[in-house]
Amino acid sequence: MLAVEVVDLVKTYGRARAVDGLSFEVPAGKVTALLGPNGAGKTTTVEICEGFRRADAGTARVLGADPRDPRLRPRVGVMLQSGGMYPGAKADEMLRLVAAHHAHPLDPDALLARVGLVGAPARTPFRRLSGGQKQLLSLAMAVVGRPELVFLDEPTAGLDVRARHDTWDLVEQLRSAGVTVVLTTHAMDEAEKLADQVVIINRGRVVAAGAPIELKGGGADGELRFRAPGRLDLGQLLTALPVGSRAVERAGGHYIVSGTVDAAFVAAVMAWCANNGVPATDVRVEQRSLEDVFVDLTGSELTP
Ligand SMILES: Nc1ncnc2c1ncn2[C@@H]1O[C@H](COP(=O)(O)OP(=O)(O)OP(=O)(O)O)[C@@H](O)[C@H]1O
Repeated sequence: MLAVEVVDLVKTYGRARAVDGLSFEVPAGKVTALLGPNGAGKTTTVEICEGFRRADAGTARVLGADPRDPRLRPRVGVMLQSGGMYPGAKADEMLRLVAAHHAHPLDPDALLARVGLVGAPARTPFRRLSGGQKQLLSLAMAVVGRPELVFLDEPTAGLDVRARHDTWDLVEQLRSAGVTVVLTTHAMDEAEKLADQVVIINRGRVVAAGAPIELKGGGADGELRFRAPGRLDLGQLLTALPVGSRAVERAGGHYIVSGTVDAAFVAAVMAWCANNGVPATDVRVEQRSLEDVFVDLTGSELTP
């Protein structure tokens, strides 16, 4: 079951192609992260899926319907990067107002407490809330109607550590309740922690998609590095390691052995060195991160 299906989407602003033939699928009941640097086209894509913008070409289907179909409104929750608020309304009034438009809303007070907007912030006019508090209120407004699908545009940008973790907890709870979540982020740890599926976007195109573990190369997600004098027989080393392992020598006697780097892998490399009289030094293990994947795919850093 697909909650969102985007095929060959194109959106041009003047001469710039913000979205340039972008396709991806969002499975129902899962958390999908659209990950990419500033200006990659994430917000534009999400706003087309939310029905706020029209694509120049390609299609987006949301819960089987056109994103502009008004019947989707009660079924889809939207957290915008900004806007959509009455500046003078208090946080709790805003949330109650949105809740009143839904048949079976969550309890607004309990939800405010869950996102940490209790006491004075709940009674503060929207325009006087801090940036982080505004975001937490937007998040609450996106989920108060018990939607089937939620779009969260950079839900944790600018939040402090506590609010960030509260937001992550809320996303986990949504997933447990069977809600489909699509979020945009340029935070690697966020995508890695929350997402069942990550869609990496760069310059308006999908450059890779899959579960974080798949993107990082399945099980082969680590490197063991060490230094040793002389030229080692790496072919012989590989015979001591699981099939699929790789080993390279870099200048200055640096060796990189990659594969499923678990305790047995490290033990096998060290045992081979000991048995062959190789005095390995500077031994360290590094896990391949989503950032490594991104740099490999695009040749540029994800963090601006
Ligand atoms: N209304 C607009 N008019 C002109 N250009 C726009 C408009 N909206 C977005 N763009 C441009 O389209 C490109 C993609 O923007 P978009 O906001 O979709 O990226 P993003 O991946 O969400 O970035 P960020 O992480 O910074 O929010 C950017 O170069 C942006 O400047």
